Amino acid sequence: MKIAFLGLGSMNGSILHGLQQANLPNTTFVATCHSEASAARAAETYQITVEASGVNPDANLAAIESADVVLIGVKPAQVTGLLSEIAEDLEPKTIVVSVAAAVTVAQMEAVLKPGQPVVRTMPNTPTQVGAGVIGLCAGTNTNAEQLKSVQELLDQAAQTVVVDEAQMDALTGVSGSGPAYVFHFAETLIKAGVEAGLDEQTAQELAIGTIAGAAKMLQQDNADPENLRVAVTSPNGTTEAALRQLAPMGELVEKAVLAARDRAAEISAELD
Ligand SMILES: NC(=O)c1ccc[n+]([C@@H]2O[C@H](COP(=O)([O-])OP(=O)(O)OC[C@H]3O[C@@H](n4cnc5c(N)ncnc54)[C@H](O)[C@@H]3O)[C@@H](O)[C@H]2O)c1
Ligand code: PRO
Repeated sequence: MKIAFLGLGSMNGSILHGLQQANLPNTTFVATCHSEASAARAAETYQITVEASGVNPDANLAAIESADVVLIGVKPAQVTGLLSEIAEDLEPKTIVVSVAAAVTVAQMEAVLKPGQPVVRTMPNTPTQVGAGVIGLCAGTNTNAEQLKSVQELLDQAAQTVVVDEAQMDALTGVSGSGPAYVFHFAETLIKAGVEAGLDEQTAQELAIGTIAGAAKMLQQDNADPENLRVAVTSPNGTTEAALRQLAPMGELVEKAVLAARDRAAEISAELD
């Protein structure tokens, strides 16, 4: 199997790393970046051939030759331009998989040859450490077997969830952008720990250990976030006092997810 990564930046790199860890038999990886410097950096990191499209204008065409899967990892505004560049040379069997936020199946199919199979995905950065979540949906020319083959491939790098395209922006608001919410919470917990009297290093150690431990408990079989919260909260105790202050958080998180979802829809409209 040949897998081409066009735009081997942070997200595509995380997926490549996951696939490399899986030691897939008979699998070849090739990739491109824009600048010579980023291609050299990526080649060093992943120990594969990475060509620079900014130096070699045929780099993307060479990478897609005979590829089974082409993963598009450029910024949303660059996706259709890149697809237009490769459209005529893609083989009919090649499945085009995009990781870009907000770029719709229709926008991709509009610049590809009729019938080209497309899969739209939304990964997240914990894929870098083997703990990612990837949402995916099929394009209109993608049959169940092709979708399954992409899902099975991505399963090697992350946990996958198939959704309807209509849910993709909501999924982006939860899991695509979600790691940033958790990192932001970690930053504020550390700051609050320092404010409460801890030194910075101790606050960081405690905050990160607590978030990692809580995440591990959430991943246990039959874990229920509400039950886990109740088990920490003694009547009239310290947690209850803290949670009273966090009451507005529910509404804020909902607002955040809806803002991310709506921004994705807005970006899609801007790209039309
Ligand atoms: N970073 C995230 O958390 C995240 C999560 C989910 C999805 N995404 C999506 O992933 C995509 C890439 O984001 P990123 O954060 O990895 O960005 P990035 O800047 O790290 O990577 C983009 C890569 O594309 C390359 N590139 C640009 N033009 C090119 C061209 N014409 N040919 C070949 N390579 C080219 C650049 O050299 C760079 O390596 C975006 O569409 C984004 O919406 C990102
Ligand atoms: N990062 C991209 C963004 O912020 C897409 C989800 C995560 O737009």
